[in-house]
Amino acid sequence: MTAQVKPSARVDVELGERSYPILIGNGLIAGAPQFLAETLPGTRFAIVADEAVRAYAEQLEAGLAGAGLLLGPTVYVPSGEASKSFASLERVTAALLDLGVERDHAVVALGGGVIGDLAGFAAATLKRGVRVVQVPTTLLAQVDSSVGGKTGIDTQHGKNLVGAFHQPSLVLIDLDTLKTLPPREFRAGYAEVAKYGALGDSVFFRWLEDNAAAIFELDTYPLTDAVETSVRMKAEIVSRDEKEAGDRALLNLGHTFGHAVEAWAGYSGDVLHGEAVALGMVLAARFSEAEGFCAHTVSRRLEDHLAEVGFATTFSELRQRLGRAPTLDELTGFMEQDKKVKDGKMNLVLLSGIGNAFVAKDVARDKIRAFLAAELER
Ligand SMILES: NC(=O)c1ccc[n+]([C@@H]2O[C@H](COP(=O)([O-])OP(=O)(O)OC[C@H]3O[C@@H](n4cnc5c(N)ncnc54)[C@H](O)[C@@H]3O)[C@@H](O)[C@H]2O)c1
Ligand SMILES: O=C(O)C(=O)C[C@@H](O)[C@H](O)[C@H](O)COP(=O)(O)O
Ligand SMILES: [Zn+2]
Repeated sequence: MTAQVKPSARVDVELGERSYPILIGNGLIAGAPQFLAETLPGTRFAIVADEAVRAYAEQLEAGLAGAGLLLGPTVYVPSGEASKSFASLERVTAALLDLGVERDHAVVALGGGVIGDLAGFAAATLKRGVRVVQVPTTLLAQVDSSVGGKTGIDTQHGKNLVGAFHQPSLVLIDLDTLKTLPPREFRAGYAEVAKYGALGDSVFFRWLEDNAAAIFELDTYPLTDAVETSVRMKAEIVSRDEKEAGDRALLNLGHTFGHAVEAWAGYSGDVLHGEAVALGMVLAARFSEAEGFCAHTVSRRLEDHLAEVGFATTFSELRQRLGRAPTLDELTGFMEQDKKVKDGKMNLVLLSGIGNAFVAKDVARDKIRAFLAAELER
């Protein structure tokens, strides 16, 4: 018998026959058997989980087993970005095949963005596609990676270079899981929350400036609100532009610079995705200012807010924290692999104001190099 649990909010991603609900609330893992059975009736589930969330995995496993919905023991994946690799994909795929996954079964991805991206990609390719349910347990995964269907792994050439669009059938956001998340990881997730304000909602950004301290304290009201507002914005953008033909690229604010920093750092945990995105957003804002697209007050405000919550916002701070920093050629080399490069032209998400991002097409490489050279000296 599973507990009756009610979500406090529901957001829908509208994609025709691939539409799905995102349920947000406290204690939702306890209600997972009910939500899964309602969303995918008659299906059985295989769990892929981060080793660090074993307690939640055991709870989920027991609930699904009790309801007769479990395929077999949880497939555990080592924590950290290094697991978004071909080797992990092979291991997870083999383990799912060992469990006897069939086309009509579904994979449950339980963990942060690493597990969501990896297990989501395994599901996308296994038997040419089985369904996936995302149960995100980091702030980053709750506000961003569990929604929208981008799945994939990293390669030596750069971030997320092998993957597929594979929308989940359900996203189950249990805010209680954030209680065990290390503070550094919580902050990394906050970068993507701030991103939504910066790219498309100045009122939300202002609210974040006023409420960040309470959000970091896991105060129920502002935390729930921050997650719900973020998810609503992402769901709305994805519903409009599932495969990034247009507006979805705005969700990449800070990522062209950020992914380059992350790839340079080598997926070792020295620079977390959110930390790289925070620095990347400041660089995008400062480049926007240098190019005359926005006033100094815009980049200053973004930098001040991200610095206030503890992010490194300059390469010199990165150098101080890590004892090393990328070279200009390393950064620009990784930037060439960005998926927004089209016909060899570099496209960047820039800001004309807080809450106003746009895609700048065919940005001259010499301008980017000159800007980054100065930033590396700053
Ligand atoms: N698909 C997308 O749209 C999308 C969007 C944003 C980011 N991403 C990807 O997401 C990844 C980053 O995700 P992340 O920040 O969640 O990192 P992550 O998955 O590595 O999780 C962060 C850390 O927290 C631990 N952890 C997870 N949940 C926990 C919990 N509840 N309690 C205690 N520890 C917990 C993990 O073991 C890990 O050490 C990157 O690979 C990034 O590229 C994808
Ligand atoms: O969902 C999206 O679209 C995003 O760009 C969200 C990003 O936060 C996320 O990091 C995404 O994985 C980046 O995708 P990529 O296509 O630049 O690899
Ligand atoms: Zn991101």
